[in-house]
Amino acid sequence: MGSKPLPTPVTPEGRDGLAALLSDPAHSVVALDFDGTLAPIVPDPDSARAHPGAVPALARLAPRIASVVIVTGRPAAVAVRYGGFAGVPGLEHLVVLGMYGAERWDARSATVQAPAVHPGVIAVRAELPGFLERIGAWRGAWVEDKGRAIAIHTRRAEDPQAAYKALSGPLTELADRHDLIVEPGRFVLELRPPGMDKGVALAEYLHETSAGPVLYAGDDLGDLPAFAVIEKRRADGLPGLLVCSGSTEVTELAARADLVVDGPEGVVDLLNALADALS
Ligand SMILES: O=P(O)(O)OC[C@H]1O[C@H](O[C@H]2O[C@H](CO)[C@@H](O)[C@H](O)[C@H]2O)[C@H](O)[C@@H](O)[C@@H]1O
Repeated sequence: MGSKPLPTPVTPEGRDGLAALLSDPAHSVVALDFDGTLAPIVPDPDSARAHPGAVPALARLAPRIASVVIVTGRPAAVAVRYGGFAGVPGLEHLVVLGMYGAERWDARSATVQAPAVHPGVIAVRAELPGFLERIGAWRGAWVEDKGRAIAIHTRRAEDPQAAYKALSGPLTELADRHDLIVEPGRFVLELRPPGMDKGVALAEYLHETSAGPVLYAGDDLGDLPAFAVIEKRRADGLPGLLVCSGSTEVTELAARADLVVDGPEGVVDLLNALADALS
């Protein structure tokens, strides 16, 4: 297919993880984040779409392994729509764990399972406009109402970093008052219910599918709990490979990854190289 060669992980654990995935694809799971990993980061969250090579690469790889799962902070239905994941030959068994695992979309049923909206989210929705007005730190910030959570973005603020810092304390106070937590991300602070994160979601999925080797790829702070799950599995003798979709905005993942690739383009290259190696 003319893909780029399979890169070599820089750590021994990563090399073992990759070797295990290649030698036991029937039990291997590939888990990926959406924004920043499969979809390039763009200023307007509503304009984010999967990299044009992402779905074809996933559709090549998925039939060669046990399963592919997307683990995202997006509402599951939004990730499916922006990703173009529905009705794709090869992705008939795809699962999308949305809202940090609170929602689940299954390609087989094409339906979303989700819990009731947390009352704190309803209260924050009502209070937020006046709250932002009062603290005066909102200019240029943009509110994304995600249904089961509310995200405040600063990427398009005049000074994104300063706006992020100015909003962090007050939004944490607001979240505390309504029994919510603040999920920090790339120029975004999200107020959402506690009790679920990408680590819990991934661990439950891997248990449910009796997964063997696992590759996890992510780019943002919300992916760190999923990284921790792979690290814990490795400590227990289960192979895994940690991939960072590299950016200059977040450095924490690169420091813990076995392999850093060049953003979504690099992730697509990696998926194609894996599909080639398993052909
Ligand atoms: O878990 P993910 O799939 O990585 O989703 C995390 C958040 O991604 C989105 O925000 C990020 O991407 C936007 C579009 O590229 C960008 O403008 C923003 O600065 C990023 O933080 C999304 O809007 C959030 O709802 C997700 O939780």
